[in-house]
Amino acid sequence: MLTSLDRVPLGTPDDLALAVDRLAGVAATLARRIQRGGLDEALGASAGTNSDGDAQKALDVIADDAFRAAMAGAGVRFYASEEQETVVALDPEGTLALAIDPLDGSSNIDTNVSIGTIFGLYPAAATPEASFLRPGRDLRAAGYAIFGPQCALVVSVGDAPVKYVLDPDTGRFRLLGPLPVLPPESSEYAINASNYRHWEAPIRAYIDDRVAGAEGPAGRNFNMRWIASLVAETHRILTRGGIFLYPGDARPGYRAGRLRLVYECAPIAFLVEKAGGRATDGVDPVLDAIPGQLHARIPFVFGSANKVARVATYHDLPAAETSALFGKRGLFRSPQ
Ligand SMILES: O=P(O)(O)OC[C@H]1O[C@](O)(COP(=O)(O)O)[C@@H](O)[C@@H]1O
Ligand SMILES: [Mg+2]
Ligand SMILES: [Mg+2]
Repeated sequence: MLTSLDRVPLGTPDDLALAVDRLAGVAATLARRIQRGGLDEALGASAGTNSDGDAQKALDVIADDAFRAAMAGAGVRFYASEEQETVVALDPEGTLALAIDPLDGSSNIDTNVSIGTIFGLYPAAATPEASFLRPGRDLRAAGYAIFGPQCALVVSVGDAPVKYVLDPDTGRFRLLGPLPVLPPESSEYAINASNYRHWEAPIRAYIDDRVAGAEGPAGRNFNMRWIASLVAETHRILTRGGIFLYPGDARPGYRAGRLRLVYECAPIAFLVEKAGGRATDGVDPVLDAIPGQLHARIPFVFGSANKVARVATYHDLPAAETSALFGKRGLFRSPQ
């Protein structure tokens, strides 16, 4: 019986329905706690560092504890969290392996900007390694909760992602229906441009051409967004199109970018592909990447299909074309 969702998409297998309903229950509880942020507790207070060396906030730890506790008895055999060094074994009979970023966008907790939770559900294999160190194409379901002006839940159990909104009066999520198909084109891009000097030539050239707008090879103007919450950027892109880039760069520790393959990129890539978009590491599909370890990172480019494909073409350009010394209007750079 569902307790936190009003219904699940037709044909959803029972084990997925139970797990997603439990995840939704925790999201509803967190949403209430976040709405009271600052009244009872300091959710953005520093809480040390996780095993990967990332600074943890109080809410990172609260969310991780809540999801781990709730997934016991929900058919989940293995729990792999951004906040845990190793995989936690839960129900030995469970059919699912849950990968989760319990709280995404933690730098925004105190600024009252949207934050979220990202999750992916794999079929459980015999070992944690076999359950998680595999391509994202093996996912049976993925989704995110976004704690914004509304609390929404977006989930795909293999079909087009559907959107729920939390009804604050009942404390349950109501299914609103499938998200629109992601438009293949868009004029909006999202990247942390303060890292420009650290990027490799193809990403610099791509962004140079967006910034040049109507005076550059694209021949038209673009708009830029950067929220610093992957969930919020994803929700905007799934709602109206656009492209997101977190490439690898030359800073120490950022060779493969910042975002984690297992907890962040694979689930988002799954949703984006199911919505008709594309998700790559700049060139190759993220869903084909096999993580070398649980906390592996990967450069991440996703969104409107044609835009993501265009980024890949910049990686094929001759070096002279992407060099900073080359003239603004390139010979080979593609229009649009
Ligand atoms: O501060 P930066 O380098 O722009 O990075 C922002 C990115 O980092 C993240 O906050 C990482 O996620 P966590 O908050 O779960 O560590 C993403 O949500 C966001 O896209
Ligand atoms: Mg995150
Ligand atoms: Mg996180």
